Amino acid sequence: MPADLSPIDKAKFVAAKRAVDYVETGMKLGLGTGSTAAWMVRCLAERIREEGIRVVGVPTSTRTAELARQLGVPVMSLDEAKWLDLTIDGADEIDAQMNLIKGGGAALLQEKIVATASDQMIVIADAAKEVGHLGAFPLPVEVIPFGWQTTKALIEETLVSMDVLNRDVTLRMNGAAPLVTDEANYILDLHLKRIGNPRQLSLVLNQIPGVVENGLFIDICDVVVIGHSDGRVAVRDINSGETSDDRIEFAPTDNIFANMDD
Ligand SMILES: O=C(CO)[C@H](O)[C@H](O)COP(=O)(O)O
Repeated sequence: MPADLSPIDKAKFVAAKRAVDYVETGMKLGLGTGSTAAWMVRCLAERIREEGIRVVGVPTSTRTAELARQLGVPVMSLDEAKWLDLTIDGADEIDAQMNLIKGGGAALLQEKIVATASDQMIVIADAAKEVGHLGAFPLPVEVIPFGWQTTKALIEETLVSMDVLNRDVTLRMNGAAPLVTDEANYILDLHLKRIGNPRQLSLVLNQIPGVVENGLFIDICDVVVIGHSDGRVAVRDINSGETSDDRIEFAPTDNIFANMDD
């Protein structure tokens, strides 16, 4: 492992490496988006190279599709794959019930469609992503550009009607222009600080015209894999109720870092 890898990247790497152990030959996989998911794609590429496992991935963003192709992970569209065995993705926040906030990387729409079309979703993250309550991380909501300011006002009104105390809503920017998602939409970030009832908020937001999808993932995640910078990995499975802790040793021969171009 290169000496200059940050503690946070070490944590993300070990979570990704453990999650890729769940992959079996012949599987159709959802490939998440973000820095932790990028480690997962690298670990998956290594298993394809070293062990010859045969898998196909459905990427959740153009970024992930590009990385998978560069590393030799076969990809197809969700329409070609139709249904997936397993999705592995990162998250911005994870609560005790394994509800998530996602969309920090602006890919929540494809991520939610792909995860929902999977038999199982594994979330990989560093320990800082585990929270008591969702909401400190701004909740991303994907909206269509047409009338986005009206949609924003409707979201604000809805938050008032739900007695939400902190309700700043900001348009996500990319420099001087609004950030545009892979689906040509905008992202509104809801700065709520604490979300009392994530399930209700998710349902209500998706009723507002102009809202395409929100970043709350409720009852979608099956397994959470939390990595630590010293190599410890904790796994929680919501279906079996099982938890396990172990440690990943870094082999000096690991050539996975050769693929890092960022
Ligand atoms: O939801 C996401 C992208 O839309 C990411 O999974 C989330 O933002 C976590 O990213 P990272 O692994 O870089 O911390």
